[in-house]
Amino acid sequence: MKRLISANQLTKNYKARCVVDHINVDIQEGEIVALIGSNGAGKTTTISMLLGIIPQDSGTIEYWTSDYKKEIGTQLQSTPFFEGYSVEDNMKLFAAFYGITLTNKKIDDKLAAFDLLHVKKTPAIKLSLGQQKRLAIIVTTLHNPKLVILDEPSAGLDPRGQKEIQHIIKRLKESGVAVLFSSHDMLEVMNVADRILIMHHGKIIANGSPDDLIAQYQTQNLEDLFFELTK
Ligand SMILES: Nc1ncnc2c1ncn2[C@@H]1O[C@H](COP(=O)(O)OP(=O)(O)OP(=O)(O)O)[C@@H](O)[C@H]1O
Repeated sequence: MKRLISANQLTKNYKARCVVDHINVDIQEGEIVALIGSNGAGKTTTISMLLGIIPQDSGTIEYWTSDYKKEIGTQLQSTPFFEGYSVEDNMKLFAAFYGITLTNKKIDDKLAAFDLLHVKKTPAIKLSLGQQKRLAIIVTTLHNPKLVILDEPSAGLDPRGQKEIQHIIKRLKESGVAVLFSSHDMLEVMNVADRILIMHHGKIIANGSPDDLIAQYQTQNLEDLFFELTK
């Protein structure tokens, strides 16, 4: 398997406070990696550094491609849809950023696959939260990225909405896309992740498949493991 990202000893300080502390992160082609940790653990800061949105203070990040910003799909905690524009027009505008022209068929196919065809003409900002999250994943995958990074993609969703996001993440993997996502939902992580990274006070304190880590630490489930390691 090809390595897409390899971050080595990545560190970020805010004033005198170290919020990401010499972490190593690697993501392989086609795998689903969950980044979990309590509020303030450093997940979003880590994601922002991997995306080149904020610079690290020390450490290195290697990417599989020199043009990684164009080849990674991103959904941060909220996606700024264009106000007053329909779902369809938002898709066209986001596609234009990537230099892609969408055919009507491609738009309809994408929307149908994400159960959004019936809201094609609705202003994007009027969609329900679950619909907006699905649309956000559509717009971030229009350019067929090899890696998608999602910051808490199911936050605030009801159980059905959460299931839909899990299903979408699995579908991305089936189509060969690697996914790095952050989450607070252990069931969701258990359902979809091949590997988890547990962050605590800026450090990665566990890295492995959920089943292997549960066996290694002899806990009942992922939630118990998380509480055990982050107490
Ligand atoms: N721009 C900033 N200036 C100062 N401190 C910051 C800044 N951004 C983040 N922090 C601090 O860095 C720490 C890590 O924040 P981060 O958002 O990465 O955590 P997180 O794990 O994503 O949390 P959550 O689960 O709540 O989203 C927090 O203590 C936060 O207050």
